Amino acid sequence: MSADNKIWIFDTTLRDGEQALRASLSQKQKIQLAHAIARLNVDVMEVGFPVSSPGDFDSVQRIAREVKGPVICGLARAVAGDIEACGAALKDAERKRIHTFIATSPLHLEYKLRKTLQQATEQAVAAIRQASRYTDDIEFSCEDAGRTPIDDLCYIIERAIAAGATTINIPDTVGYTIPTEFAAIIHALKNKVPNIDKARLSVHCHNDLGLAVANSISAVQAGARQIECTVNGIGERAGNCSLEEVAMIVKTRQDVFAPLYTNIKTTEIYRSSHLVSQICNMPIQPNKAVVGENAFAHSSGIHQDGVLKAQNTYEIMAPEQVGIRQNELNLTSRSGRHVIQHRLNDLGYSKDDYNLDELYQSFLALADQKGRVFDYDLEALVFFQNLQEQDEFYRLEFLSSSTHTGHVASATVGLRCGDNLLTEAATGNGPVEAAFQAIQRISKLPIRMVDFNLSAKGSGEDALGQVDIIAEFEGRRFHGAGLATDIVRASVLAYVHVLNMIQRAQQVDACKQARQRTAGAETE
Ligand SMILES: CC(=O)SCCNC(=O)CCNC(=O)[C@H](O)C(C)(C)COP(=O)(O)OP(=O)(O)OC[C@H]1O[C@@H](n2cnc3c(N)ncnc32)[C@H](O)[C@@H]1OP(=O)(O)O
Ligand SMILES: CC(C)C(=O)C(=O)O
Repeated sequence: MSADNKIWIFDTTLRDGEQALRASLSQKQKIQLAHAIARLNVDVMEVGFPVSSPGDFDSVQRIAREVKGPVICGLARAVAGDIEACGAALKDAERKRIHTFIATSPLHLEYKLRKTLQQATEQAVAAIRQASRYTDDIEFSCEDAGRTPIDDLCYIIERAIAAGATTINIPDTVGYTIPTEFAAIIHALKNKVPNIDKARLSVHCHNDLGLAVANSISAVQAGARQIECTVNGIGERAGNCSLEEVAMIVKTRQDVFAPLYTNIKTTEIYRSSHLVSQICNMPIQPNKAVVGENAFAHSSGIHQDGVLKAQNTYEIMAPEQVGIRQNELNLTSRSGRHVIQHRLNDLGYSKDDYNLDELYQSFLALADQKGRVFDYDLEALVFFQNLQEQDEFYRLEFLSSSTHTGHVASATVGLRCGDNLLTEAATGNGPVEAAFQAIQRISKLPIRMVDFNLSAKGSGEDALGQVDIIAEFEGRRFHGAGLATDIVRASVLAYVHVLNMIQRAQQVDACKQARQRTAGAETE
């Protein structure tokens, strides 16, 4: 593949991405993320702004020493001290880049820098010359290029290249431009700057109007050959261009982009995305392209039927390409008969085990009631047909909990189990833990809590708390949900829901065993 056709991927998760966080990342977290980003096979990693704090200097220095593969880059203002710090922090990198920048838009020049374009240009040229003492890989950015007149951009870029810049980056710093405008800037620079071919043209787009990816892609079509981006698109304000989206656009639409390509190892996308989300404490929106929880989940019957017949009817990329094991076919009241039959087939049931039309009616009733229907619900429907949520074995009769600052919390729970009322009390670090301990004593089941998620439904003081828990019992996972104004009660309801699901699964198991015994007796 020709070098001219390669789109360089410049990851700035650890620099611009980190600017999104309320608290900056610890050195250990930065190093962990740096290794994950290197596994994506990015070409360049911008890993910090060394002059900004001793901690950031140390992180850049450690990453420069430890992380092999990509070019390691540090950011510096066009200021001598910044360049010196950057050069020192990157000293031990196998391959290093100094990225220096200065704002060029009239607004930034007048109010922020209080300089003329000529003065800013002289400062940039001096910074680039200074950087060349440390490396010959120097990137120069015209901050707020998206709002800079094209002739001003040409003026400073020509001089930056003459001073030794090998990459020229065009940032749409405030996410202001639209794709046609941004592509026109790249075209104009290629036509008007006489020495432009001596440098690689790069773009750095922000997402204030949701156009960061679209602008970056348009720029590539107009001749840019480096995209600056971050994992999950995190970054200052509304974030940056998302790495996983551009990588998958270029890969999926080779009919448009070939011979252009990126070197991203796309099968690492899901893992790195989830690591970034976890470490940065920034949940991924479920409908986020490529990596969101719903990106490969189909919930409606027509789509599910299509995907079962030919996956590409509703999937333009395969989940395995981005490191997701398989797609998901969620069972909801929008599902149809095909997916239910398919699911039951996977669970080991043959068509003779149930009447599809009857089962489908009871499935719809249940799905309307509870939203998502899980495998154990479906199996229970096969055996008990008219399964009602209110057929609860366990029912919460009463709950009282108390907590005092500095003391352990306590809770008393009463559960109605058939005709019996069972009561237990327990203590815990908080009222939820205390209540869960009490329920555990009642059920006597070795249940392991895998996930606990609390969200608010509605707003203001009367918002409802919804608790969703995933619990494991005898190697199977069960989902329980509880909704109440009081979050301790919502948690307890979710736990009781899990107990009822386990109870139902045990009934299904008993039915299955009885069926197997009968089948065995018939063949003897
Ligand atoms: C668009 C971007 O994302 S750029 C990167 C943004 N990231 C950051 O700002 C994080 C790291 N920043 C920092 O740690 C600090 O801001 C520092 C260490 C760089 C500077 O801190 P301070 O010296 O206290 O200055 P402060 O941040 O308040 O103001 C910025 C100064 O840099 C100047 N400046 C801003 N950009 C540049 C530039 N590219 N080149 C030269 N000077 C610049 C400003 O005009 C201002 O100078 P002034 O003090 O003469 O008015
Ligand atoms: C330093 C530059 C590239 C930047 O982050 C921006 O302009 O958004």
